[in-house]
Amino acid sequence: MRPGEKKSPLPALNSTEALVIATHGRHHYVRTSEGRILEAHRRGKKADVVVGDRVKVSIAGGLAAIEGILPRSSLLYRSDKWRVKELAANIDLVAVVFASRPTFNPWFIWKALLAAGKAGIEAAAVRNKSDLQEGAPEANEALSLLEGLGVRTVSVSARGRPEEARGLLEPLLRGRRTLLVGQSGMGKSTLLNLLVPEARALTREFSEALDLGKQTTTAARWYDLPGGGALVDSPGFQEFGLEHLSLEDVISGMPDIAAAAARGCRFANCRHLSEPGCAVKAALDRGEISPRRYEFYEALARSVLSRRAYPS
Ligand SMILES: Nc1nc2c(ncn2[C@@H]2O[C@H](COP(=O)(O)OP(=O)(O)OP(=O)(O)O)[C@@H](O)[C@H]2O)c(=O)[nH]1
Ligand SMILES: [Zn+2]
Repeated sequence: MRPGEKKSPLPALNSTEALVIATHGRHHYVRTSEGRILEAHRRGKKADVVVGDRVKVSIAGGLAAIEGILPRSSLLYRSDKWRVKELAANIDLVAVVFASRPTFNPWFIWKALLAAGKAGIEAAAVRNKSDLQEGAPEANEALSLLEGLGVRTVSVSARGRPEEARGLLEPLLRGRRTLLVGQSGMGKSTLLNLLVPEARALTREFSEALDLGKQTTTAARWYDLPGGGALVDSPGFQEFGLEHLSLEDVISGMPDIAAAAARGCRFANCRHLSEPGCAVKAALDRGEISPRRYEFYEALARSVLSRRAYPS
């Protein structure tokens, strides 16, 4: 798969199959191949079903039992020191939303890119609130850095110029299953409501059905896009734990570091930290790598190395 190339659509569901369109803890909602929406429980009380999963179901008394999970085309997850948490399945684009205010954290964006890369999913960056002057230079700089890394970017004002935003986003999202991620306040819900007109009503319906009360943002949900494809909103992605990445994953997920490393360091097993004759450090000294990107690399690399029982 080359970046920009769209994956072929998943095969249609047959009569005993369904799509998981909402999850909240162990509560699930599925949509059957005929379009019925049903509450569903996982057989055997397993906690392995995530939004976007295509599942085998048996239906009795208006309730669905999830018997099994169909093979996934992708699986995104995060991990911390204690556990791995699967968050969304069958996604083919991760769209990271950021804005100048509230202040965004570039590490959040870069971690999202690494998590997507590890899962073999393409990533794009959506810079929102382009109408704001405050913090605009930093947001523009972040955007051009991302473009330099080969990431597809779009700059919009979801609230200020909604029609233009829709026009810019639709070609990127059409026909794709996109996971929206972003720090709080960047405008994810505004974008979702702009692109999926009935999102507000659906969200309310789910939270009533799941009895979520005010904590609507704790459930992961799937929304069909009017022009084909879907948007997935998952609050679980507020923090990207990357404990499942190896040093090789970190390097290969950072095109700027990987390109410099490919020129060859003095030591074949160079970790690009403090070894002499390091091509990455040389590129940093020449100003070819952003110091902030190197700082990010260094922090991740040190965290990977500190978890190894026997550093090599
Ligand atoms: N100026 C400006 N404000 C915007 C824009 N888009 C969204 N906002 C505002 O930013 C605030 C946060 O937007 P939300 O859509 O709720 O952000 P969110 O990312 O869903 O935030 P959480 O619900 O905390 O995850 C709201 O007050 C929006 O009206 C924009 O393009 N320009
Ligand atoms: Zn090196």
